[in-house]
Amino acid sequence: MKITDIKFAMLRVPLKTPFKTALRTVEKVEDVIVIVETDTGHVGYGEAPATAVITGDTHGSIIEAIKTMIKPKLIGEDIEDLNRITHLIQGSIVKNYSAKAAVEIAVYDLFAQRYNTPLYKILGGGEPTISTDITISVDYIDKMVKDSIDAVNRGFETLKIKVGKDIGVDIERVKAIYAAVEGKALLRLDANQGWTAKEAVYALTKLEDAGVRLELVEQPVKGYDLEGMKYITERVHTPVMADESTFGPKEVIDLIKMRAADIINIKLMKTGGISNAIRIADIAETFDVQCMIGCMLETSISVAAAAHLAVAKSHVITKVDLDGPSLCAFDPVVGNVKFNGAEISIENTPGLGIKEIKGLEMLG
Ligand SMILES: C[C@H](N)C(=O)N[C@H](CCC(=O)O)C(=O)O
Ligand SMILES: [Mg+2]
Repeated sequence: MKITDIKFAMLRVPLKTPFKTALRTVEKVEDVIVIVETDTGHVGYGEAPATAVITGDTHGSIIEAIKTMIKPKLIGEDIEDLNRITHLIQGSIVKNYSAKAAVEIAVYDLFAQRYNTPLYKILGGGEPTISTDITISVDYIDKMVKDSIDAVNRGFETLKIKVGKDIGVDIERVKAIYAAVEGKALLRLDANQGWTAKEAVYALTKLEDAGVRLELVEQPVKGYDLEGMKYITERVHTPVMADESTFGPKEVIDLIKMRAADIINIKLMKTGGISNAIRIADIAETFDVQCMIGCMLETSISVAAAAHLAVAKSHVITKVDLDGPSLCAFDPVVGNVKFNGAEISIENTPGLGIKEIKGLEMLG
């Protein structure tokens, strides 16, 4: 099964409600879809969002990196040579992680199709059902409380509360949500780099002293501020998770050695795809550190790949933030991963099992 072409399309899906974080407000998913064709007629699909504020990637940079740097290296390569291909992808250009991720996802899809088995089985197998949290966008306190209660009523047992704005209001946001859903849902916070280290310690201590129990706090300070992450990790009881502070395996090793966080958020769009995500999970397991699998604003192509990985690595990927498809107004993809509220389940068809993507706009 040899790679003959790589084509591009756009997939646009409105969100149910605007997605608001400390970094940005977004109203629709607009992702680049990568279609890898082979001489046997098998097709692999990948996806990349343009999360410029986190990864630096734009639609233009994703397409250009694949077209000019990755694709020329892959044409004619045999899908059976998976490790060689992922090495070629990773070595084709520095950074550009979302572009690399999209191509790797399509290649892994094809590799699993080649062996006629679902991707998670090729990655090591596991119980093909996992449970995701849902994001509560940062907003007025009453709106966040209402959104949290609605999410609990829809069956979500873990809420990822976006904070990272005004510290005083953030404390009130979390207290109000906790009071509304206590005993019904676990709360994790994501400040998306919005606090300073001192603010984070102040806010988390206030919340801890008020009896608010949090599962974790994600990326309280700027991604580059590892000293700040360490400062917080040493001073609060709430476990600290690194998101924007860690992209690839080397950063994860550095962060773990520094003891700058307790948990790592693995996202395919930060790692450059599945091969490095596996490395990070293995590194974390070696150091006895737990991981979350996360996503950007992505549909059920790349989030499906992340779900397959989460199933296969569930002994170390113990937390799941794969709510991209649940945030979308509809699911345009018919594949083997089903997103049903909090439950994500995988059917027994080859690869990512993608049969149809509604509304694909092919690019020339
Ligand atoms: C969608 C997911 N639950 C999430 O919150 N991801 C964000 C980044 C998403 C974005 O801005 O596109 C995160 O974990 O920081
Ligand atoms: Mg985050």
